[in-house]
Amino acid sequence: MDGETPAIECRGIHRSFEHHVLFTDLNLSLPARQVTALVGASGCGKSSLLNLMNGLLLPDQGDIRVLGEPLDYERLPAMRRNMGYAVQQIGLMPHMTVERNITLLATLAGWSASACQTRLSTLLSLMALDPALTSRYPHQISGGQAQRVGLCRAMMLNPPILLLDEAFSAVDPITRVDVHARFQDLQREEPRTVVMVTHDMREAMKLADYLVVMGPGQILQTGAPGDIAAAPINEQVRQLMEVAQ
Ligand SMILES: Nc1ncnc2c1ncn2[C@@H]1O[C@H](COP(=O)(O)OP(=O)(O)OP(=O)(O)O)[C@@H](O)[C@H]1O
Repeated sequence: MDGETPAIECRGIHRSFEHHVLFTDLNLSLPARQVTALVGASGCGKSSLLNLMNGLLLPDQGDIRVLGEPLDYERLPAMRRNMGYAVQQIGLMPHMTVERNITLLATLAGWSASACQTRLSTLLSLMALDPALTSRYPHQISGGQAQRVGLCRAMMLNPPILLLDEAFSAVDPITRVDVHARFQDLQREEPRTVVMVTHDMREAMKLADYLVVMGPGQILQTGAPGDIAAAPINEQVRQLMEVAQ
């Protein structure tokens, strides 16, 4: 990483659950305006780490800094305006139309109707979603469409940071190729800090500028995907990288 302030920093993080210790002195710095992928075997702590970054999970010890500032747990809603979050489980409001789900935060933030509409159509096009879907309710669209609606919602306010937890997983393979390409175009046009958790090593290798390879409760290796593939530090990392070939 270059000398600029990391977008997200975790320092000396300890976190236990009732019956086990997950993180002991975890340290990590993520580059600004780049795509970071958190990868590793199931249960190693990828989602927990993402949830520590967005304040959904509190550390027992240690600090988390976002854009150079310590996470302020008293002001999480305000902080989340800087941090879009999209998860596999989607969590759309069932009694609101697709349009309302996507534009709600912008309306609450005082955006004009025309500004909402302009951003909405940009995002629908980005996510290859038919504008006719906007008047439907979440139960009237497919799982893959709902996941892309969740991504539109996370990006509505144009946040400098986007956290994605398996956010493309329900999108069918052909649409996924299209959505990945549009996502890469957007990243070139409006570079933002993206942290994505994915099980799909090919997706990670394709989209990520920076890879964080995790083992159970620990960071095994970080760096550019090509560098890690060329020089994995141990057998566990080598095997994981092999899956992406
Ligand atoms: N709220 C919780 N209470 C107790 N244990 C938890 C809780 N959340 C996570 N864990 C445990 O912490 C470990 C890490 O879970 P986490 O979901 O972060 O892993 P993951 O790498 O994202 O897994 P997956 O790839 O399967 O989604 C697991 O052993 C999980 O059971």
